[in-house]
Amino acid sequence: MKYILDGKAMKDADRYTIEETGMPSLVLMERAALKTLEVMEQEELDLSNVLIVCGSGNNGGDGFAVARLLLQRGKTVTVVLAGNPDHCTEETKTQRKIFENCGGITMREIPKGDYTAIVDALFGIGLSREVSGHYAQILKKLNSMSGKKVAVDIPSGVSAASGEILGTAFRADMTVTFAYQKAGMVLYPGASFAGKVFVADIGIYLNEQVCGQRYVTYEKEDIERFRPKRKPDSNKGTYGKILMITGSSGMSGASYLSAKAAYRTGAGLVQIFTSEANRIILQSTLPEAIVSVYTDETDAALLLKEKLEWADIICLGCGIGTSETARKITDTVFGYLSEQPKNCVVDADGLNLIASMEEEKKERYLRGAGKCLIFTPHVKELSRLLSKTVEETKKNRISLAQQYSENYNIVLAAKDARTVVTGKGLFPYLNMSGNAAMAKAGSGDVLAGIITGLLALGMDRYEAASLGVCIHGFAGDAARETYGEHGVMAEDIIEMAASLSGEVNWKGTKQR
Ligand SMILES: NC(=O)C1=CN([C@@H]2O[C@H](COP(=O)(O)OP(=O)(O)OC[C@H]3O[C@@H](n4cnc5c(N)ncnc54)[C@H](O)[C@@H]3O)[C@@H](O)[C@H]2O)[C@@H](O)CC1
Ligand SMILES: [K+]
Repeated sequence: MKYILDGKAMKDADRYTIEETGMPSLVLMERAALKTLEVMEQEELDLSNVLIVCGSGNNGGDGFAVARLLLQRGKTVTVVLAGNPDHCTEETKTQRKIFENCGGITMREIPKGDYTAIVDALFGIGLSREVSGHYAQILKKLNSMSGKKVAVDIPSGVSAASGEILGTAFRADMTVTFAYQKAGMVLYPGASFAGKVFVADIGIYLNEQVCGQRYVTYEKEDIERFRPKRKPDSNKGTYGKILMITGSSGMSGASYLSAKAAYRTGAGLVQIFTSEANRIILQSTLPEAIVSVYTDETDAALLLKEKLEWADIICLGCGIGTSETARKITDTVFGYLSEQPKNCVVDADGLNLIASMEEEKKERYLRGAGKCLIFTPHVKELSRLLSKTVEETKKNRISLAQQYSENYNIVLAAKDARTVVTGKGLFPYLNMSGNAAMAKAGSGDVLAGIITGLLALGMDRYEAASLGVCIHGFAGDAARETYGEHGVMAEDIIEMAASLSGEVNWKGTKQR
């Protein structure tokens, strides 16, 4: 498990380390420079003729320190101070002086030439507004030059908080970032400007009461660490009775994928409640599942009540469509959960149907059932839940998801290239696994199934959603390795997720 910070939280960690623990700022800067150089050497960059562009803030100070270290190693270094020399921080002034005392020369304009490597030390986490004018010109020029591009701490022009490009940004091949990853180099589009990211420990640590935004993220090894172990004396009932209210006529695939994903994640018993049209196909493709059906003539809502009583955990929505029957089903489920809370994952049209309910009823349902719900909306579904435009939702996805969770106590997995999981009073989980090969029909059904399966293993809602998103992404990464960028199918993610979960390793042999 790791933390990811925005610029404000990182500044607070700097401040805490310097002011409260007494670690001198220049010591941190020296370590930052040494680590940057170490990574450049490790990555076998040609350092024979390096251009370093420094700003007047402490990011520029890091740049001067790297320049001096290169100089001391006998390399040719061209240093340009792009910021106003009078506005330099004390640390940057000191670093400039040391660099010049070692024989370095500080230029004010970028001299023409072919550089083997270009180091961006213009702005770091102190970037506070759009990059324009002289600075924008410099970044554009650097981007157009050949030579490997290295960003110090964060590519200049990328917002450390949101990953937005503030005007223009440095397009790095690699970024050496200090202490913690910044959200801006994880979230898009910033992530695609950062290149390969190296996190360097320079001795800055978080104060528990840190201000700003702090995210949690899981790495691959966390899957084994956090996923509950199976009890030796367990039976199928130990892992919950899952009711999956999924599929509709012509949409058996959503039922199949979500139920199979729940089983492969570890669920003991899965019952699918779906349209009569899906009975035969589901019984033949997934004989492990109990299949209960409604027909056009039966009252689906009435049948459903009995199933809801039976269930410990519910998953609603994958492939149910927005028919009148689906509407009645959704109404029944939310009505039931408001009275009798049972953990429930709501996905796809289940979300669209709750979003389209009449306000008073929706509010009553969300307030009544909020504490047992996990919603898994993509941006469009989230925009419907929030009654906002897709653009607005996309731009403020994380803060809107947080507000929604705070308001209703619902756990939200707000899906995107970087899915975020929010829960009331909790640090948001920011997911780093996954790739574009997963942008395929059925991938969301698989995620809903995995999260439901983790609930069945006894995880709480926020943990199940976070670990589920993490497993889903890593499984997608493994599937891409096997089937390539374009060839991944949703079902491959299920198989890979099962292997990831520790039952078998990548080659399919037993680990334990
Ligand atoms: N002692 C410390 O605090 C340490 C800081 N470190 C480095 O210092 C960086 C943070 O330093 P600072 O807080 O000084 O901030 P920056 O170096 O990121 O730059 C802030 C400066 O740029 C100006 N500025 C911001 N946005 C601008 C824009 N769009 N156009 C023109 N000027 C703009 C600000 O007014 C300020 O003068 C980190 O990213 C890291 O690289 C590291 O050396 C580790 C230790
Ligand atoms: K930078």
